[in-house]
Amino acid sequence: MDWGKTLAPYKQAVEELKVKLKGIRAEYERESSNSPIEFVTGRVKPIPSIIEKARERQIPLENLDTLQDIAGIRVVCQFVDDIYPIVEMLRKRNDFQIIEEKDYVFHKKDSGYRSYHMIIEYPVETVTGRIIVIAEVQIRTLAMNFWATNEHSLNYKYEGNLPSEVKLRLQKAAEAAFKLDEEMSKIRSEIHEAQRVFHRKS
Ligand SMILES: Nc1nc2c(ncn2[C@@H]2O[C@H](COP(=O)(O)OP(=O)(O)OP(=O)(O)O)[C@@H](O)[C@H]2O)c(=O)[nH]1
Ligand SMILES: Nc1ncnc2c1ncn2[C@@H]1O[C@H](COP(=O)(O)OP(=O)(O)OP(=O)(O)O)[C@@H](O)[C@H]1O
Repeated sequence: MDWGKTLAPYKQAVEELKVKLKGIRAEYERESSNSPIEFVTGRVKPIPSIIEKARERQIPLENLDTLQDIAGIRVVCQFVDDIYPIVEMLRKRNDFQIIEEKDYVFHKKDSGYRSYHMIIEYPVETVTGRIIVIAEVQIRTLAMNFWATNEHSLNYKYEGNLPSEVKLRLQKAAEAAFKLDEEMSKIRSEIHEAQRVFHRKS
């Protein structure tokens, strides 16, 4: 298997999407208005993780294009109220096609996980023509990201079999992250005002 060749279009898609979404943040900054986007990250799924997922789902390595998260983009925002405007903005774009949306913000997962997911078909131009790459866009708040990052590390450590005590603590932490998001939403306009003043001064 030539991983370099197989993953090249995914890498291209991740790089292009990162530039485009970071550009939106820069646009807000230039206008000195509050950006709904705090930061953007992206990654091509690590090869061992691709192999493991394909094995679990009994997907032959020739059919990797059925995995939806090989190309992954993450848009992190300050407030829950920023998530849906970002979703709306992405729906209006015509440089990709949205094929699925999953609202784990409104319907959190049993683990406590919250995020808004979009699965998109993104066209990548190559020397031999256009390739449609499937990519996953996760949109979440800083608090949701903090929780998910830590939960992901623990899942990795315990190989997916979290001890019940750890699971319980994570559920409590998810509840606390939810409350933090709620509290921050209540003082959102004050925080925005403070950030605008800070932006003007700097
Ligand atoms: N940390 C964390 N991340 C999650 C959790 N659930 C989903 N995710 C993230 O969201 C991605 C897609 O999850 P789902 O929307 O559930 O997709 P799926 O194909 O049904 O399930 P996966 O096998 O997890 O990809 C995962 O690959 C993770 O990056 C969770 O409970 N904890
Ligand atoms: N859409 C995404 N955008 C940016 N980073 C991501 C995205 N999805 C996962 N990551 C990050 O990529 C790294 C590798 O994650 P990996 O794909 O192995 O795990 P996972 O997303 O939980 O997948 P799986 O569904 O296979 O368990 C982790 O740090 C994870 O947080």
